[in-house]
Amino acid sequence: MTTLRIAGGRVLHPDFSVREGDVLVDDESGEILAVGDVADGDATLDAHGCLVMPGLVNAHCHAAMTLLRGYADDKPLESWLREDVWPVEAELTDTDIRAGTELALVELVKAGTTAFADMYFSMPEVAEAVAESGLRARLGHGVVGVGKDEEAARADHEESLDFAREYDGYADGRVRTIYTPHSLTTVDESLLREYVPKAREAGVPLHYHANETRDEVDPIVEERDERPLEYADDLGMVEEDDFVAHGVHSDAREVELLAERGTAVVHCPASNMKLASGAAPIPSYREAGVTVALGTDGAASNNDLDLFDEMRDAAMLGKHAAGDASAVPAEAVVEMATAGGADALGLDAGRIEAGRRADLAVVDFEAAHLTPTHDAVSNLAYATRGSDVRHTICDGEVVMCDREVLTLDEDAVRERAAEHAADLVARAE
Ligand SMILES: CSC[C@H]1O[C@@H](n2cnc3c(O)ncnc32)[C@H](O)[C@@H]1O
Ligand SMILES: [Zn+2]
Repeated sequence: MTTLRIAGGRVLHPDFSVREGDVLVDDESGEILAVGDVADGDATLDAHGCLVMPGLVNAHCHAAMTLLRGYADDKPLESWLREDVWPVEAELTDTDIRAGTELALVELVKAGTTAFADMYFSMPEVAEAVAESGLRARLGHGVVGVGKDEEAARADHEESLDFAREYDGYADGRVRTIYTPHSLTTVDESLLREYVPKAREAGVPLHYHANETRDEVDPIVEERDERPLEYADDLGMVEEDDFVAHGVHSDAREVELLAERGTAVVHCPASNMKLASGAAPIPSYREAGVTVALGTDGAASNNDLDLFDEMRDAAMLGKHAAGDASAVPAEAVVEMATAGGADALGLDAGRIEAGRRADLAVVDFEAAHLTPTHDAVSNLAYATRGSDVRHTICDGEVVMCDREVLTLDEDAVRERAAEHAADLVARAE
């Protein structure tokens, strides 16, 4: 066993108290060994002036959409997808997706994110990029039925399940998988009835977009006379370990259903504001006991992958929507970005305590915009930026040290992504 001591900082504990102390990590097993007054390590990572916090969890992303950052803005979801995003995505190649995913991974590491959930295409490429980066992920091949005949739609489901079965546990267990139908309106009911049980047999959780916009909810209610998540429940899609993205337009019955089933919701406040989708009822979810995580969604609807931004957005939007400054407080959004995300993705992480995975972010608090520190949790929720993260550690491995990404070549990744983005857009014209 070799150990790493993260020394000289203050530690954010699971009860949100902040105390001076070190964190001792086994960098072979990737486990936290001790917190507080710990033994010397074989190596030391300096954390003076810093706050050591759980690595952030981005629970809903389309990583390779970094290539489409700024490509199409200022439209609502439906026309944005149909007029801009899906036509250009039809031109994507495996190497484009690899380049865009690597760019996302650099961005995630640099902002202290240690785990993310991704729904996209060319997922073996995404899995390899994740393996290389040292991060942790829940990955799923996204299934969309729009514009496909039955044979092609069926092949899409098969690809999603094949990927999920083959890659679960990849990269020393850092990659886990999910079965990812895109949404309840873009995937055919009869194929969901056929393939959801197969995902259950394979023991793979489900992740899909749900109740994101009124335009998506209203036709389901009109056609079926039931709420979208009741329809999903009828299809067996609301189970423990599943997690849905957005949940903006859920009513009280749906909130209760998610709480009963133990299905988590991933709140994506920036995407919901940018596409003008609405404000998710976060206080209702939390009061009902639903696990709430945070996600950026893709970089094309955000337009970055900085979960510190997302925490701030979640708090601000929550207060604004409720007309109540005490709604969605600082502690709630820090919990969503750490323990909530880890729970949604089924990871033994998100809390700094012995025995948990050593997924950590070390945030430099010696900055003008973080001075003074009356309340470290307040600073994290309202004032910290991704660029304040000094070190990122995942599974006990230091993946960024003093802002240098150690697992990926940042400059090369940026150059390659910019080239792929330009070629992609030229092909789509
Ligand atoms: C089938 S892979 C994922 C698919 O989802 C698209 N997408 C990106 N952002 C959103 C969003 O906010 N709601 C619904 N779908 C979204 C992405 O472009 C891919 O086509
Ligand atoms: Zn999405």
